[in-house]
Amino acid sequence: MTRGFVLSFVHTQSIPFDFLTIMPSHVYPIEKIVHGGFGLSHTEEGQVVLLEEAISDETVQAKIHNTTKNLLQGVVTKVITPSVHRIQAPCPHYRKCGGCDFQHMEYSFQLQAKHDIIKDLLLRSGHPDLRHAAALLLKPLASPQQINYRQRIRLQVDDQQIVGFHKRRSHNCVAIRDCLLAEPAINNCLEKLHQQKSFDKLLAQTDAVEILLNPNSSRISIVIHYKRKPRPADKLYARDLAESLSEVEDIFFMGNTFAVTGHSNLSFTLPPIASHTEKSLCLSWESGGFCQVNIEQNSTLIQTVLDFCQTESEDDILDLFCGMGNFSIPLAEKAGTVLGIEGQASAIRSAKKNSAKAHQKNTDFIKRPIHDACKELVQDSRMFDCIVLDPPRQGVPGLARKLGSLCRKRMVYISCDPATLCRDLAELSGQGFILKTLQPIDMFPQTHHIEMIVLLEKQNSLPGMR
Ligand SMILES: C[S@@+](CC[C@H](N)C(=O)[O-])C[C@H]1O[C@@H](n2cnc3c(N)ncnc32)[C@H](O)[C@@H]1O
Repeated sequence: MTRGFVLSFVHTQSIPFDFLTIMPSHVYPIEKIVHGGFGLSHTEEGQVVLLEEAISDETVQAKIHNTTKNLLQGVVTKVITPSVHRIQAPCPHYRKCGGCDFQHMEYSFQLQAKHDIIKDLLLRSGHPDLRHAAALLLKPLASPQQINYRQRIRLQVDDQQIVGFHKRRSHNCVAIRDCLLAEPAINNCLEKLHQQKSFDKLLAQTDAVEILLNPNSSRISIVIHYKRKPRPADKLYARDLAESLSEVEDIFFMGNTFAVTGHSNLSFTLPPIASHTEKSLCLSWESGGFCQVNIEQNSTLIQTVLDFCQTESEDDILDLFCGMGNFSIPLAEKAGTVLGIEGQASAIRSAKKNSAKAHQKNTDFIKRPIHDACKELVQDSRMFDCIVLDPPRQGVPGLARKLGSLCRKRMVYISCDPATLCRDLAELSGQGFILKTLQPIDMFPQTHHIEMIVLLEKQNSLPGMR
């Protein structure tokens, strides 16, 4: 399809009469879906066009909301030639709400799109080892649940005291009482919260409300992110809420200007992983701490990480960004030793408890910023057979050299941002790591977000040689 103009009728209310009858609208042929979930097109002048809600091979019209010299950004307003993979988005908040930007694609195509986005990043990286790795990219592992999979949601409260998710490119919220991605018990609780006067009373000082479902007890914890330290009256409203809603276990306040007012422990049970242990493991964490949101798919994540680690009974393992021990505890069932490092105190508390509950004697958990910890481990000439690395979105810029010194056999890198992952993989390949397998795993259906598990093997001869 050539690029050009078509004629389309427009709404009469908002357009001056001279423009009324017919107005030219640009048609964008979508070449592919790229990082961030955008449909890519080009103008005749060669500018890049990134469009929300577009699918590869479609032709669309769009509203452009941001223009720079080389880039136009916008959103589809009309699909001229729809993709066969386009479906009616299931959520009534689609388009208004800033989340769930892949809802208009059938699920199998969402997985294909995620695969293609990563492949595109690898091929365009300009790094020979990453281009080579595009051939090693596996198909994404589908999530068992495609909706209602989130064990927690965090709703924002805007200046108008609307409770919901941010609208696209806005700090205002679209009101949400039923989120497509949340577990049904969370949506039930949210609906009931809105019926409580005490909830209204708290909203004026509230920035955000987190609703967490405890997978093992099926009870709910609520964390209220408060603008100021809660006063006795605020605590009374919270207590009233907790007493009115039978499913609510606890309500806490959290804020930038004061310490958390309490916490509850949430937990899930990980079924036995045959290659590592015959026993189920119970993993707990504190409300306010990190846990993967898609608990069912987390089991597949853990299984894949364990498979990639290829642990032997004498192996020393370093788990960086270990959280509450999501990987450390199952790994310690088979490894010689596991050292977990993490920056959040509550996560380290939980990891220690989880290990003790599993009667493990071969673990150690340290609260420390990762870059500082790695520097100290290198100074102490420590080495590990396997390193597990699960950083936040920013990845680990500047850490490759230290990781090269610390690693003896292999590294398993779990990433939630394929762009920072590619940057880090390029650095790691200069430190003697060879890319072996790249496994996408879908932790976030209906969104463009991608989780990747990458196996790298350490070549102990000349760094950078394949
Ligand atoms: C993506 S989570 C992974 C947690 C864990 N591996 C899991 O699967 O549950 C990243 C973790 O890194 C921790 N973190 C973030 N930045 C850090 C830093 N600079 N130093 C140490 N820990 C950090 C966060 O507290 C969080 O627990």
